[in-house]
Amino acid sequence: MIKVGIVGGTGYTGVELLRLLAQHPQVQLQAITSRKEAGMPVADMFPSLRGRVDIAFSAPDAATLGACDVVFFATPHGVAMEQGPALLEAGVKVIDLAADFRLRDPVVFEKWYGMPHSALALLDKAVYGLPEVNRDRIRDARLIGLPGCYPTSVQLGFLPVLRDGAKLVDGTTLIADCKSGVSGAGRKAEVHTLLAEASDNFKAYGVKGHRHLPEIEQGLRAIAGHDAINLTFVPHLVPMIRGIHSTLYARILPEARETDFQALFEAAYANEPFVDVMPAGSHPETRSVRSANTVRIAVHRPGGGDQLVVLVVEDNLVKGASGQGVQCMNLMFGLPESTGLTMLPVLP
Ligand SMILES: NC(=O)C1=CN([C@@H]2O[C@H](COP(=O)(O)OP(=O)(O)OC[C@H]3O[C@@H](n4cnc5c(N)ncnc54)[C@H](OP(=O)(O)O)[C@@H]3O)[C@@H](O)[C@H]2O)C=CC1
Ligand SMILES: CC(=O)N[C@@H](CCC(=O)OP(=O)(O)O)C(=O)O
Repeated sequence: MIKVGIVGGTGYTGVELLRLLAQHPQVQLQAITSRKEAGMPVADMFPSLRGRVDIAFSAPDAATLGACDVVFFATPHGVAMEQGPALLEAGVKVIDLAADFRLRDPVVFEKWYGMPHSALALLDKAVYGLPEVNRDRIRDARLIGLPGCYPTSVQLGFLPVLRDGAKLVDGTTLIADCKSGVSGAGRKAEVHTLLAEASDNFKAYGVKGHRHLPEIEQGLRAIAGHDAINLTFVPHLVPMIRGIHSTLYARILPEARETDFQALFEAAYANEPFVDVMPAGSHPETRSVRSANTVRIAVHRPGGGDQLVVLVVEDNLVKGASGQGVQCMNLMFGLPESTGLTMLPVLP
């Protein structure tokens, strides 16, 4: 059994990790931390876990966490880079759900996250936890920086048309028009996620600049193998709880007009357990992936013209965070990639 610790068990990604790991056949939950709730049985806070998780929250303690095989950080940005290095030295593998190990350049990290990076020596060793791009490196990794929720959907949607320098679309005029449910903002109390603010309402935010923009551009440049990538990224908050819908736009290059994009996407993801390319003309719904680790993609070319439109749906808490973390853990421990992740979406 893999001994697992979770730092930050009371947030939405923390409890989603608990839901997934409590059902994982190869996992033993060893430590679940909360400084505020230390001593409280986990199932008292989350009755959904009664009878399945029988330990209490504990304060983050180096000795307890150091006895785990892997520790997930479901904490705000900046925590894993402080507490992760000692665990790595103790031989523990670390998977960070926050942004500490996503960006390669510490100057870019400081600009967008407002704090200097305190574990510079680890930046080269960290692997970006997107299995569809980095599967082999994840298998050998000891430190994973998991992608953000929007970046997972946008990178998987553009991957087939950009991979390995493909000359299919203009990479300098890409657009990602993305909508997220409010659980993406986390469990902490904030005015903009109050029921009376977020329900029956719809708005864009972060148009001037969102911290996921540099992460997505870094990822798309790595996928393309060149730097001629520019993205306009506009996130929106929609009145639902879980789910991201990303509508992606790319201009098809004149020399690629004859390309069968449906066939291209189907081939790119034919062997991917968690990416479903839907039949031509589909309109994927967020509820078709709710609580599952699946991303569904539909490829459109309105009027048969030069505009490619790719629709991507994802559950921000599963493939956008905790499920992707478990997928990486499976790879890191030599398990079949889908172990503990075969659940179907929940309807309605
Ligand atoms: N929500 C989403 O859809 C996604 C979130 N993420 C990222 O996942 C991370 C977790 O987000 P979310 O689940 O929303 O929860 P929160 O950001 O609300 O995290 C709260 C958890 O972290 C613990 N914590 C806070 N500060 C510290 C600290 N200094 N040391 C130890 N523990 C600490 C808290 O417990 P306590 O204070 O009691 O110790 C609590 O359990 C964030 O970085 C977020 O950006 C990534 C992808 C998607
Ligand atoms: C709806 C909403 O507020 N979403 C969050 C993104 C959630 C996410 O992926 O978080 P991290 O990159 O912080 O890990 C936001 O836009 O800030």
